[in-house]
Amino acid sequence: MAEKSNKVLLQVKGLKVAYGGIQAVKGVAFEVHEGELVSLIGSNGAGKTTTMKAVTGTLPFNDGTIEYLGKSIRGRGAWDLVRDGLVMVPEGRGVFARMTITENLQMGAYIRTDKAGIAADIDRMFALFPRLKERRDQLAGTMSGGEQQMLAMGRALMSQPKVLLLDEPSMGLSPIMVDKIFEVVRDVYAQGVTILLVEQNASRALQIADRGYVMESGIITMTGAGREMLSDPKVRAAYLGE
Ligand SMILES: Nc1ncnc2c1ncn2[C@@H]1O[C@H](COP(=O)(O)OP(=O)(O)OP(=O)(O)O)[C@@H](O)[C@H]1O
Repeated sequence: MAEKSNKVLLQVKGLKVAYGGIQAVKGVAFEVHEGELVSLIGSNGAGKTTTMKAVTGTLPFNDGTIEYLGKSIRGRGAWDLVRDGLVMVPEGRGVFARMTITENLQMGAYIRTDKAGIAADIDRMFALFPRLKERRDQLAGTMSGGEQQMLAMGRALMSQPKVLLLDEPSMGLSPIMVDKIFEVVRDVYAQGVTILLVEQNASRALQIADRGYVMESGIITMTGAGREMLSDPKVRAAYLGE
């Protein structure tokens, strides 16, 4: 599939990240264009989460460049990038367990001051995630893993992201919940949000992606259109169990 737009929102070149003496990311390059859904797949320990942390300003990087909206993110904190629309839903979700669903959604809008807009967006989240609406006054910590994933996505969307980074949203969920989460990712994408999706579920992630990247042992080893990669024998052998 052709790139959605010529406007590059996120550009990573020669990225290297180390933990102490161990190089986890060894020179990674990728880009995300406006309106695209890009999937980054790869097995355990490939360096996907490390890459996401560097991109969102939560982990320092040793070498390379990361540009968001045409400007280097080096030295910028994670909050500053969130304010500029670069928002991650981390692996493990991180909802505020002792707050209700509605309160969690309100927290997601903490950078905004438009009260009417925030209320309208909470309604929009309830339309997107009817399950959250049903349980709006329930404490987030008492919800199932899939419900918490929905809440984490809803909370991130409340900040009106330009680029939404999702780190393994399907991890640990039942097959039905995985279906639901991928459906929601598609809906959010259809609404025009640019998405970078990190997944071990390669088949599902490539099915919905405009483009994909495969990461192995800290480097990008393959890239292409999502559906073409799905039918690539090398991808099928390594990631789809064939
Ligand atoms: N805080 C840390 N300290 C030391 N090593 C780390 C740390 N976090 C990750 N690593 C190592 O860096 C490498 C890449 O890990 P990372 O979490 O980025 O992989 P991943 O592709 O996201 O894997 P997974 O799909 O299992 O989450 C792994 O070898 C991991 O053990």
